[in-house]
Amino acid sequence: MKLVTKNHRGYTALHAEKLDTTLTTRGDSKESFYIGPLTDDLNQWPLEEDLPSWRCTMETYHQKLLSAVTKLLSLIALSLKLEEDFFEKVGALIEPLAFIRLLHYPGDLNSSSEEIFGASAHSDYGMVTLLVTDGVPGLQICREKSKQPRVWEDVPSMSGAFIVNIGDMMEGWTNGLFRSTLHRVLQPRQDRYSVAFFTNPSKDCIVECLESCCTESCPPRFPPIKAIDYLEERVRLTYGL
Ligand SMILES: O=C(O)CCC(=O)C(=O)O
Ligand SMILES: [Fe+2]
Repeated sequence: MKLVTKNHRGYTALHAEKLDTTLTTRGDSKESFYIGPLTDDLNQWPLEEDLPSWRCTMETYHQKLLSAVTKLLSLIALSLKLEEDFFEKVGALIEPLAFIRLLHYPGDLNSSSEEIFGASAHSDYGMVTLLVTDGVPGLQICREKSKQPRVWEDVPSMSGAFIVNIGDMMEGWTNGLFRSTLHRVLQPRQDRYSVAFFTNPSKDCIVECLESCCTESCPPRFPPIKAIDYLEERVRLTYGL
């Protein structure tokens, strides 16, 4: 496969990653294609003659979703009694590490005795994720991620709407007030397609507990971290590197 992933862009094969790093089973049963920030030259594109207008469609989608997320982040800032351009001021949006991920979960895989997921349990790494699916069921969330046993609920698909997931770095900023959503995708019985748009802060942005989200009796639960360091560590674990 020529467009195999490089710099976290391009094709990732079936079973290449395992989002729940505690599982001992083989990797998640999905394949995907990543398209990252449009501001560098790292994306991998199929030839225009093979997929006419595809690059332009994806670039437009990337721009539109980034602008929607920017608005969403200003609403989140206002809800935290911060200035609406807070996330711009802390540098999160200078060159946000925003990725489109086109996902395919094959529906015709032989199910073996081991439990295989389309996407095993995880939370997304960044600020927020916008997700659209083709309506084939499979996505589940767990509301109380620290409680055992875990209780999983199906997420209904709503046509014309995005599913919005809070990511770990937003949880870090807000000291858990905005909790990152633990979610997973069951292996579907028919092909399932979805498109995720992950937004991570710019690489050098420091994510640290907001003053308004901690007190003496409720100290910061997560240490300050540079966005790129957190991201690279999570990617390393997911791909078993
Ligand atoms: O395909 C889905 O519905 C969810 C995908 C997902 O959670 C992910 O790729 O992080
Ligand atoms: Fe996810």
